[in-house]
Amino acid sequence: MWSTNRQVAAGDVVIIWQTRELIQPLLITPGKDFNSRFGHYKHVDFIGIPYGSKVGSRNGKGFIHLLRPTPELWTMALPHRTQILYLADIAFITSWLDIRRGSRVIEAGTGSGSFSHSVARTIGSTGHLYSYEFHEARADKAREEFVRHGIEDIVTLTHRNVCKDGFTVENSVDSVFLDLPAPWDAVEHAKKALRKDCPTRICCFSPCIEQVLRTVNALNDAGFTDITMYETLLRPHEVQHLPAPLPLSHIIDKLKKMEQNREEKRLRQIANASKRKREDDLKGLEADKRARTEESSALEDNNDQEGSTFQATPLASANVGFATDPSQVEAPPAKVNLAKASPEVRGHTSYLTFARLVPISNPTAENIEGDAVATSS
Ligand SMILES: C[S@@+](CC[C@H](N)C(=O)[O-])C[C@H]1O[C@@H](n2cnc3c(N)ncnc32)[C@H](O)[C@@H]1O
Repeated sequence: MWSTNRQVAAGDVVIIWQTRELIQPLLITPGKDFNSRFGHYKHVDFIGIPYGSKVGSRNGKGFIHLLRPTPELWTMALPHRTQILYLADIAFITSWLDIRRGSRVIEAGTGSGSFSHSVARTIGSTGHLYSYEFHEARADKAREEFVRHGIEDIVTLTHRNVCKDGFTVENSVDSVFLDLPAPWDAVEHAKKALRKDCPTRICCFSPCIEQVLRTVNALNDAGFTDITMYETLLRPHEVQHLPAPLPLSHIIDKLKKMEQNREEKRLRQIANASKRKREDDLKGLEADKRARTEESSALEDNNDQEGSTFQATPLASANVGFATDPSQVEAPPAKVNLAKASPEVRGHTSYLTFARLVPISNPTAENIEGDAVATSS
């Protein structure tokens, strides 16, 4: 499937990544040019360059990346001829249908081949994908791409109307995927194509709930069980590089420090007030003393005055209980990566209706008439 070379070669299909929104495939053809708003390039310039490289334009207007195709990149880059399946749905369907290496799978219709490429990679050369498309030009284009991408031995593409004419295989596939406007018309045909020696699975992809209901009825009528519907929605997470939130020890330490500063300030104010008061008192006493000395006789003893001198209490050095030891506090990381979920949920493409077909062991006359409940294997 696709090139496995390490370097780009003539004839390779390369994915040209310009921006997240501008990704396109390019068939490397010497003699041709590639022009975009990110500059001017010649295909020959790409030959021999390792896949994954960033390449500058000839006219210095920008750069592009040359990527080796994968089914995921192909889904992002392919030319749309129809609506296509995207990665979230493809992954979910592949998982629920239990598609794996060696699986034999039916898909209808082929459309733009988005699902086909993923399935081809999953099942590998030991599996097989039977793909059906009733629009002839689309079928031809998809077939051409399957050959160019080297999956023509894994995928058989048939041009036909599966609702009318059914599938080309019987009792042989492990799973069926229907992406059609009227899947209910293909349910009986799908049942014929599924193998009967083990439980098998089906998925129908429909954009509206009325179509889901018709499909569910058809699946019930055909004897499918475990009918379940899912919708795949995307909730993007944006990763931001933000300052790390402080650990709790830092917050506690900061609060203690603030409390300590407040207390020290309060004590300083008290001490200053006391000092001012003491100075004022002393000044008053001095004045008193001088006055009395002047007024009274020289015999008067002033011992009493000295004994009543105000004794200020030194308060400034009072100890408050919040000691801070910086060595005990772990240093916070400067920045962390945080994922922020977008409140908007995007991605409704369709509803996925799944069901199982469980083989009937010991068929009875009742079973053959289609009324019996299938037994689990
Ligand atoms: C939405 S597209 C499929 C897209 C495809 N799953 C992908 O991922 O690219 C549906 C395709 O089914 C085809 N189609 C519709 N009715 C069909 C039928 N009865 N038999 C075969 N193909 C049919 C249409 O022509 C169209 O190309």
